[in-house]
Amino acid sequence: MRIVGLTGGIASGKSTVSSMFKYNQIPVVDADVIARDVLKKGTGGYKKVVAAFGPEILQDDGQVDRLQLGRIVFSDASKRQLLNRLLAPYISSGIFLEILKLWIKGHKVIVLDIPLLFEAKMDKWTKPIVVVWVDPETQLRRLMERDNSTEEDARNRINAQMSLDLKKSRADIVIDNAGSLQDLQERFGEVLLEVKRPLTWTEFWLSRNGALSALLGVVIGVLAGRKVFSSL
Ligand SMILES: CC(C)(COP(=O)(O)OP(=O)(O)OC[C@H]1O[C@@H](n2cnc3c(N)ncnc32)[C@H](O)[C@@H]1O)[C@@H](O)C(=O)NCCC(=O)NCCS
Ligand SMILES: Nc1ncnc2c1ncn2[C@@H]1O[C@H](COP(=O)(O)OP(=O)(O)OP(=O)(O)O)[C@@H](O)[C@H]1O
Repeated sequence: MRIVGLTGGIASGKSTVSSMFKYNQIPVVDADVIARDVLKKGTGGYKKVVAAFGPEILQDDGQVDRLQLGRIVFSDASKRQLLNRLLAPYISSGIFLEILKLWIKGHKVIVLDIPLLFEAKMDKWTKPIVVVWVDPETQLRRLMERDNSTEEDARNRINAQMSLDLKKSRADIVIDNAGSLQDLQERFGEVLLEVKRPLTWTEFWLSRNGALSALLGVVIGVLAGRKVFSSL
């Protein structure tokens, strides 16, 4: 089974690209949806978060007030790290379970849509890595429009993530989404072909095992070195 990593910055267009994969019968595991589930009232994640952040993050019905919790964690890096630490085990097991279900159903290609692919170090499990990129001005504008948020809130959210240019430099495939939806649709057509292409053995191993790749690199380096030296 191939797990395609779909990532990018907040409001760069991951969900829009996800819908295109789903429309083409490729199942998508959405980390944001799983992250929402593990914070629902009564779950293990909920109890840990309420114990750490206090009842002031709750609404009258006892559910977490996501807007309020978002304001807290997106303006304070240490609180954000605390929330990430508390939820990470629940989110990763949720992702694993969803992938397992799709594997049992016999799917050969699935997409993992996850904003924090690199930050959570899950990139080693996915190949190819598709990064949806936009320029900073477009990202800010789309985020403020979509969430009806202030510029300060939007900038805080953007700054809470690894820079989009850094993510772009670590991508196998970049989707530049600064243009229109029509442009995105056209680029997606090319990406779909690339994603469905069978992996070569080298790509397969490089994606699965960084340590093995490094070892292989050393072995090849040593052998090549010997050859060079023996010919001197
Ligand atoms: C802080 C919370 C309650 C805010 O909820 P809200 O409904 O306002 O936002 P939502 O969950 O829809 O996230 C929107 C976007 O924010 C960004 N984002 C979310 N969590 C984080 C984080 N911890 N660090 C950086 N960016 C994040 C992502 O790009 C995401 O797509 C929520 O985002 C949360 O529980 N985050 C921690 C869990 C997590 O890491 N989620 C990311 C999926 S791996
Ligand atoms: N090419 C485009 N042209 C115009 N609007 C777009 C384009 N691509 C996406 N959008 C809009 O930009 C907003 C952000 O897109 P989307 O929700 O897909 O981002 P995302 O990366 O999934 O965000 P998040 O990290 O918050 O989940 C949405 O309102 C979407 O409709």
